[in-house]
Amino acid sequence: MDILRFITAGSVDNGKSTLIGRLLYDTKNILADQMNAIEKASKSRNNGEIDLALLTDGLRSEREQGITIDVAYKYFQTANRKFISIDAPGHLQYTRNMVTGASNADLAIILVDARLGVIEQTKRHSLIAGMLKIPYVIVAINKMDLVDFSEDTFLKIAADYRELADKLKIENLKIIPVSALNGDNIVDKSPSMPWYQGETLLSVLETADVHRGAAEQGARFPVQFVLRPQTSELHDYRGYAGRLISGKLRKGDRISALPSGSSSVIAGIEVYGKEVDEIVVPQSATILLEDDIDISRGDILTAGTDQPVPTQDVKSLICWMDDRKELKPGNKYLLQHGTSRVRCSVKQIDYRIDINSYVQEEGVEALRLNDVASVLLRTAQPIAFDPYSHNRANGGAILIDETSNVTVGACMLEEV
Ligand SMILES: Nc1nc2c(ncn2[C@@H]2O[C@H](COP(=O)(O)OP(=O)(O)OP(=O)(O)O)[C@@H](O)[C@H]2O)c(=O)[nH]1
Repeated sequence: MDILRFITAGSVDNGKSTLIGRLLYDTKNILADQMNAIEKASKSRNNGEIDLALLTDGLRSEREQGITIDVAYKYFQTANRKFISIDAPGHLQYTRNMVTGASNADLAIILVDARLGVIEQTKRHSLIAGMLKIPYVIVAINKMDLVDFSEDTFLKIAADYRELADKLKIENLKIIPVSALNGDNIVDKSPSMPWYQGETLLSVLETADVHRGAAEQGARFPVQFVLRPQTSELHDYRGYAGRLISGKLRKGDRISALPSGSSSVIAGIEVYGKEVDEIVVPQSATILLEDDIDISRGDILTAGTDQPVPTQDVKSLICWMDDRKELKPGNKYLLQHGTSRVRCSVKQIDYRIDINSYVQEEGVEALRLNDVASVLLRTAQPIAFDPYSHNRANGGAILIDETSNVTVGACMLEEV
């Protein structure tokens, strides 16, 4: 069954936890013992009314103690699809978690409080969703019960949002009026909003076509390990293990190994020890080649006509995620792209994007937490990437602080 990964984003208290709880509850994905625990906890805290946000609260308390995770995952399924929900906390300083969670999301649900409409945080999350090219965006206008299920309020917010979406070139967009608390338009159509003729949230989640194109792109296979058994009968065996991040590979295909550019032909493909003729994204496999060429971890096997040209000059949109240190020209980092890690230095900051107007500001000297900017990097070795706008999987990268080993930036690479 096909899997949809979606992220929920919105300001504090917009109702993300309640919305996910409602989805799980109405799709019967809550186990009986979980339900008992929630009922008990609700009784003591909420005058007996069931508080669906408690479903994700276990994860939240961990987060408040600052011990485990900053992005929480939940798994559920319906008859039509499996889902992985990625919860990014709404506080401003957590924008970076949205970036981390969203970089491989198929769809984003952006929550808007019907009483507040489009606010700065909505704009920030939408900018990131647009930048990360999340294929599909649902704007859930929540707490409709608190604005008397007013159609006018909905239309006004929807019009404001559409203006934003046009600027950000968000293409697949659905705007849905909901009440997460009561379950209106989440799984079932709302009897309180007969004026809304569109789909429910679950129906969009089940049918959104988000996988288009990934298999039609050029093949990209970052090498994770080189397998070279020491036994004498396998002494010629040399396999390259990894995961195909875009396109297809077939036995007999001519491939290039980048960044060196050496070329060979696929002699065999193994998946879990069995020979297969073809793999498609996102399968993991071991590739065998006809020629013994020099390939190591971090290299990428590519096929197809539109090949990346390895380069050391890299332009990138960066979302800066370090709350302690600024990004400045001259600073050095590690750039992790696929399975390769190379040193790089910051050449210059071209411009920063203003969150409210989306205007490009020039002459910026440093980036602070949550800044989004276009930056020029110079890497110590060439890397073979595709522009993020053509290939999300091979166009994304992260910046790592060498001394602390912390991820400090999310990068969307562009051609210089
Ligand atoms: N009236 C009404 N209240 C809602 C609705 N959805 C959520 N709430 C309430 O809003 C409050 C915040 O909801 P949460 O689900 O905890 O919000 P959140 O976005 O997950 O909050 P953070 O995780 O802290 O960012 C709770 O008191 C909910 O009961 C709704 O549709 N209608």
